[in-house]
Amino acid sequence: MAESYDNLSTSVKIALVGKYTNLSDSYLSVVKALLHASVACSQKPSIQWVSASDLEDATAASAPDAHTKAWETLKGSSCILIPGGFGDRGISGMILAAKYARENKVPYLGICLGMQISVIEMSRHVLGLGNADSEEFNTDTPDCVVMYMPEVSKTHLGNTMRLGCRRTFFRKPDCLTSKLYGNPPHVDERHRHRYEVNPSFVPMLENAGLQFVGCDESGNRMEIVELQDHPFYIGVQFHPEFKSRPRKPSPPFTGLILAATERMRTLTNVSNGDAGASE
Ligand SMILES: NC(=O)CC[C@H](N)C(=O)O
Repeated sequence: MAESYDNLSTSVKIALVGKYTNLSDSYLSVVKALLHASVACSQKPSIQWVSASDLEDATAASAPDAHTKAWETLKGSSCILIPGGFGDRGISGMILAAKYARENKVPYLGICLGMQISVIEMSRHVLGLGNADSEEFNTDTPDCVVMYMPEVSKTHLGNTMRLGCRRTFFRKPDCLTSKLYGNPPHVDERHRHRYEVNPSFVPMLENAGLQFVGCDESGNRMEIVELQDHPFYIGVQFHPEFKSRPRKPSPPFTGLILAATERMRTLTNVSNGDAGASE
């Protein structure tokens, strides 16, 4: 593994948009999963840390240099990843990053909180529900698109988190995520969250192009989203990074890196082509 890593000559820029960007340890499993997937795609991962709050409009006024730098870093990356997280700091910045990925067709992977961010972003900017939010950040919102759906654990006494390995069934068997996993009827991945997509908003969001392609056995908990008419835009409620291994990269991560590499190639070809045409 170390040998093949040293032989890699190209790198892929991945914008990691989070709250704890000074603490790469917080995202250790995500960083490792990006390494496994990148090496499998013959790339070195070049992680671009973006502090979500630096993307926010308020930062443009209070710290303009940090705001400019954060947007330059985001725009200069070949893909965007929003990992898991808790609490409301940086949420507006994450929503802006997800909007940027959606509108500019930049490959996007949202993990746990990152999937919830996609749902809030689409609800606000495509469905026009300006106050759409997660109950975690706003308990009074009329458009509670991500709701408290605790699970009383039998194994973790007194815990209300949905924890551990859970089964997700593909609702749309021909979806991209199912293909990435090798077309199984279901996948088992690890969970760590309390909130989930509010099922009553699913039909509206699906009409707007956000497909809920995976759910739990009850059909109430939405576990995977995919945006239509986008080269790669996936959100997962579980944490695929925990099952990634050096020679067995996690399928959603591999998909992200493949899509980012493809984007890099297309952008390079386009700019070479333009240069040739103007000569
Ligand atoms: N691990 C996570 O990203 C958790 C997301 C969110 N805070 C929840 O509890 O549902």
